[in-house]
Amino acid sequence: MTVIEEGQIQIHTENIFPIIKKAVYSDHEIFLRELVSNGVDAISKRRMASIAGDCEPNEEAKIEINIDREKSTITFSDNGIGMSSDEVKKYINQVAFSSAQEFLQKYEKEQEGIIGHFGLGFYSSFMVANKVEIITKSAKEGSTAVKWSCDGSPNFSLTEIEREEAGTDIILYLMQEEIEYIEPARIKTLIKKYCDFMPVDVQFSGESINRRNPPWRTSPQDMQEKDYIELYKYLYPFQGDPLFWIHLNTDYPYNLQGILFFPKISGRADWESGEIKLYSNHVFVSDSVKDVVPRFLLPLRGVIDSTDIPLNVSRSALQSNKKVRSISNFISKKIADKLKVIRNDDSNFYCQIWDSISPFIKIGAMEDEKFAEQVEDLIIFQSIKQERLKDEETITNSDNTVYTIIQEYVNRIQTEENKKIIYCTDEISQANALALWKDLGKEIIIADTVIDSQFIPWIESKLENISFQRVDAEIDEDTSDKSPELKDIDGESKSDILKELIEQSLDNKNITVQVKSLKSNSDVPAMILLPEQMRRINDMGALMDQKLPGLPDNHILLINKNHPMVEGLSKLKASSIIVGTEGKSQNEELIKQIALHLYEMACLGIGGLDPTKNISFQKRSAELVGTLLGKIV
Ligand SMILES: Nc1ncnc2c1ncn2[C@@H]1O[C@H](COP(=O)(O)OP(=O)(O)OP(=O)(O)O)[C@@H](O)[C@H]1O
Repeated sequence: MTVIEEGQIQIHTENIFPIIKKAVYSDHEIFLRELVSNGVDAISKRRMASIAGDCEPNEEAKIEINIDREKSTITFSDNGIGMSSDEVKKYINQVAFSSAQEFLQKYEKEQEGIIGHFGLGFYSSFMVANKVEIITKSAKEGSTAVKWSCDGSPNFSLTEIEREEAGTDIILYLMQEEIEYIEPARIKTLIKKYCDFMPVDVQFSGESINRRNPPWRTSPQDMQEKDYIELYKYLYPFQGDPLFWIHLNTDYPYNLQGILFFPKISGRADWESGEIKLYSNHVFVSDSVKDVVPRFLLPLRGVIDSTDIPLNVSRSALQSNKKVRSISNFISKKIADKLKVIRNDDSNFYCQIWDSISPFIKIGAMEDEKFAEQVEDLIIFQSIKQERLKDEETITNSDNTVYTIIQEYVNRIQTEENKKIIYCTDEISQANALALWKDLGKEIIIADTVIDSQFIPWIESKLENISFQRVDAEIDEDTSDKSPELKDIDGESKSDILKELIEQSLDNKNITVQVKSLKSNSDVPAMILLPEQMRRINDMGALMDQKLPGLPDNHILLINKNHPMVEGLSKLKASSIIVGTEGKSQNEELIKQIALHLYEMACLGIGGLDPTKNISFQKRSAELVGTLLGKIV
């Protein structure tokens, strides 16, 4: 193979310059963040250099922003290290050349956070300005000041100029279409947004705007509860108090500081982009930490500040990598640890906050196996049982509500033949079925959060030989009286007759009629049962359509043979048939109406009557009472 030529790729400044100006950063407003960050870096560098005796320290470090409406200029002034003409040539005239690396190597001992490192930020000023001037004087002794000027073409001029103090002024001549940035309110908002926690005083027209001192950089030992709450309210006004928080502070294997708050979740939580604010070296970077924290923690709030999160040139977009993944694992672990502490130290408080935190934990466990192991003993369910459970197996909060973890429930049913965990997802619509299990002395857990429709099958898949059954799925042998029934001369029992007559009255093949004598809870004449697997499929379908699950077409109508109303119905059937004027038995019609009434009452009990059925139910009830009263009179 003949090598024709080897060499260096050429870049034509005229072509690449517009790309750097416009395309590297997506959002024009970030020019302010970049220029203030450069000022902060210059001030940090002056501090480091002065400690090493290489220059005079500044009196009082500050960055000032001023506007001149007539000239349409914004000026950023800092009293940092400044630049000599050689440094301007080196770091400004050479695009993508940052001094950060060199500087930190030189002052290795005093190394501290330098924001810039790509050598591009300054050029973001050309997104809003058609001309930029730099007036700068190096803080090193004997330096002369220089003025650099560029009109947005690749041509610049560099001249000597008079200037007393060391430091830098960057003057932006705003383009007509970017004139909004001259408005004081706009500038102040941008300072608050990007520079609020920067370590240097940022002033606009002489007024200090930023808050500085980020509390997450303070040692947790020096922070009090009120400091955390104050920060939360500052970052998220009008949101009430947080439930609790974790203070993240680590240097190894990556540098990360932050405070994450568990908010009181009311209504819909933000599971999409989240509200945690991402900072890099005190500089606000993004409102979305989607790629840094695991999805299940997105509804958390607070701040993550890390120089080790690899941001691309525009800072806002993250490059997902191994480090980010391990940061994400670190955060999950810290949260699990904090929850363990609360669970052990203040179980009453743990029970109180459980409703708010359970969606995070359940989703987290389903999505992340490692997290699932960490929170295994932290997932609790309210437990209902007539007889008091042992204290060491449960947690009881101050209002005597008992909670259990699933493993303890499993341990308690080990000796039972049918190892079933009975659960209830709605204490109102499942009240009758729930009462039946309660009367039997069975332990029932309450799984009434939206996520439970997915979480219950998930835990079930993790347990061996244990199944979950909703209270209204089926009525066990234990709940009904199995004493043999007397049959009539045709060999039919009372149950068979009732079943037949109700089936005929309902005339709906999707409804399976079961007749049983319930041992307890004889207040209920009929109940709707939804077999477990069929109901789960129905629930999943509703979830996918983002609807609330309705009554599935196929369901069971359980008739309680012991109930006086059902007994009355049997008697009515057995009584002599009186044929009315239309040649139809009056009682036959009445039986049909009572059977339908029984069914609709059962539907009403589970909240399953749609508006039309609800009206016809009321109409039928009134008619029925009227007919029956008519019979008495
Ligand atoms: N206000 C300033 N005072 C002193 N030096 C400055 C100032 N602004 C820029 N510089 C010098 O110019 C260099 C290039 O600045 P630029 O903003 O383009 O990149 P950076 O800050 O190094 O990196 P990044 O692109 O990540 O912001 C800086 O490294 C610094 O040496």
